[in-house]
Amino acid sequence: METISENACFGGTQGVYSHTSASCNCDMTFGLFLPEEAQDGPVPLLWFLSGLTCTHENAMIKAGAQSWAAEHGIALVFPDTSPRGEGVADDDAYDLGQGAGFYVNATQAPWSSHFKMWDYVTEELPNLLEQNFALDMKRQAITGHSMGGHGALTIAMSLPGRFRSVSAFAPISHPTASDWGRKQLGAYLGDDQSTWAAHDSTLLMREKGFDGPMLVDTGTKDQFIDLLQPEALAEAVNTRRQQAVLRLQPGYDHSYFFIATFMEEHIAFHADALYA
Ligand SMILES: N[C@@H](CCC(=O)N[C@@H](CSC=O)C(=O)NCC(=O)O)C(=O)O
Repeated sequence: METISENACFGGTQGVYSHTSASCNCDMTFGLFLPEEAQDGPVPLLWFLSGLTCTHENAMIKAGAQSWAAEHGIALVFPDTSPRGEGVADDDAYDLGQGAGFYVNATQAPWSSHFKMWDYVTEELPNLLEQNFALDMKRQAITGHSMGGHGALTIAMSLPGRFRSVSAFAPISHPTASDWGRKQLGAYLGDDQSTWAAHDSTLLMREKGFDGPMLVDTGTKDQFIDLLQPEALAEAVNTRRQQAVLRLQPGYDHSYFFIATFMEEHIAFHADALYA
């Protein structure tokens, strides 16, 4: 693992690190904020999965998360959203290929040789973090934005016991029924739509739900709201009687201004679960 940068931040350290990823078969970069408390022992960890076109950097510099994480003594990890590099397949469209990994393991050419973001985020990166930093991996929570909200919800529901709480900002909630989903799941997983269901939070909510608290915010003026389909997830939450708070925030759009506005509440929500 190589240290790219480390900066003092709200009493802790904001680091950026790169490493050779076996899952993605390329070098991967991630951001990690460690609060001051990490100097004395392992601290709980909150994952932030980012959306389309993002690298590890967008949320790290725009979400305003570090101050609230420092207040609660929680570490934050900001993974990249896809494999990258010259030898890695890409597409001209912003919503496929590099910057658009969709948190799945691709099985189809030309994507399958690098696009293993599910394995990267659920296995390889957690192991690397545990081995190299003062993190209490028994106390993890997960959140994300848009494509990353989709990743947070699907990963949390698929790995019972791993995360104590899940939240999302404007998640893609029903990708098997959305143009933000059908295109990517088809490209990465192929035409057999039965393989897509494991990556749809509305379908996972209908099937199994999440064994902990859930918080989801979406703005009423989100320019992508028809692609996100918050109403599909809400209906599934209702039917399952899942413990959840789903909010439509009046006037907010899809941007990081929206995320930064509600970050304090999301981190306090996760802190309640991580310190219970
Ligand atoms: N370029 C596209 C839209 C890209 C976009 O809005 N990306 C969002 C995530 S969308 C869902 O995953 C984002 O987080 N962008 C980075 C940022 O820093 O804002 C278009 O123009 O339509």
